Amino acid sequence: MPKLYPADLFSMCADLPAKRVCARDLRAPHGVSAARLAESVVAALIDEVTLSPKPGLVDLRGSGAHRDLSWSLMCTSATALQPAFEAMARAGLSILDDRRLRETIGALGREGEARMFDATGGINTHRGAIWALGLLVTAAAQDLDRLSAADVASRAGALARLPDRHAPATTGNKGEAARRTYQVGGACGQAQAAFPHVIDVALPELARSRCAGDTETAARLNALLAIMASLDDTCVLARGGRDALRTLQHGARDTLERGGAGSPEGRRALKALDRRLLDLHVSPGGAADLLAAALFLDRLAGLDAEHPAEHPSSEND
Ligand SMILES: CC(C)(COP(=O)(O)OP(=O)(O)OC[C@H]1O[C@@H](n2cnc3c(N)ncnc32)[C@H](O[C@H]2O[C@H](COP(=O)(O)OP(=O)(O)OP(=O)(O)O)[C@@H](O)[C@H]2O)[C@@H]1O)[C@@H](O)C(=O)NCCC(=O)NCCS
Ligand SMILES: Nc1ncnc2[nH]cnc12
Repeated sequence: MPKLYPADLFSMCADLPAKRVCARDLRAPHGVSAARLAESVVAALIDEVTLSPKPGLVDLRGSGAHRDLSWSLMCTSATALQPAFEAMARAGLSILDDRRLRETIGALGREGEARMFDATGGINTHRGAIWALGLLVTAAAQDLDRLSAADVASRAGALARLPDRHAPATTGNKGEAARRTYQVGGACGQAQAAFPHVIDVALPELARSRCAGDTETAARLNALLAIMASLDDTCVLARGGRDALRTLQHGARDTLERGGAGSPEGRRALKALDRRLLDLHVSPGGAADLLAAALFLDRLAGLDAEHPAEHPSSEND
């Protein structure tokens, strides 16, 4: 594929069926545009990296188990990805044929990765996030009348299961090698199963923790710990193998059992887990991406409530 530049991300969608674009634009009462969806994705990515203290991960305190990442680099990367997410949302609003949509967002996702590397000087900040949130923002745009987390994740899962004729047969990435070595589903499996760690794990824990009166920070940390407690995170497997993954999962479960981030004992366990991950030099980047996905879907529920559909059945496209 020829090299593309940001403006091309938009023009790739220029040949989309005009009727569909108009029909979606008529839904202005929603106030939910492609730009608004992409802004919500970027906000979720910034919320994720800013959340502190996260075990092993980049946060406001520092670089976690990374030498080349920082909070400001992650924010630069998230902001640079806004046009890519907006182009994916435009594609979701406009392309009726699901196979064509899958291939279009595949190209936009690969182009988004290239933009990420341009913005970060070649450092991998958000590859997994482009994948997960790219699918979710597209799926959200596909049906603005059904923006519940479960509906959006289900549409994203269906897209992830479709073939993309232009995807390289092999990525050569560490996650791919870890999937083969350890026989786990990784980022692809998570998406194809419609994001179970977001829908059945993170969002219920976020709601439970908020209801229990935890602060928003503690509720988000607990949602992250809940993901870590059972995810086969290929970032952890690639750097530290099965033993490191067991340490992470056990430590996250133990922290939640001790009351989670909202309790003094839980906070002590969280600190101990952070120290263990730093000693092992492992970083649960996959869990961080899925927390960002949960925070995006949580924001979407807010957008939906702010702008309820006024003419839900008047569309006939
Ligand atoms: C399908 C793709 C995701 C490609 O996947 P692939 O198999 O090639 O593997 P990776 O790219 O290595 O892994 C995918 C990233 O997904 C995150 N992740 C890991 N485990 C899971 C999981 N169980 N569930 C969900 N997500 C998971 C993770 O991303 C985060 O970590 C990255 C930092 O990783 P790290 O290893 O620390 O850093 P590196 O620099 O790579 O190594 P070090 O030297 O420092 O150790 C960071 O990016 C986080 O986001 C995994 O890295 C997908 O990319 C693809 O096919 N794309 C094509 C385009 C497309 O079709 N798009 C569709 C619409 S967007
Ligand atoms: N906060 C974070 N730290 C390290 N890797 C990440 N990948 C996505 N978010 C991350």
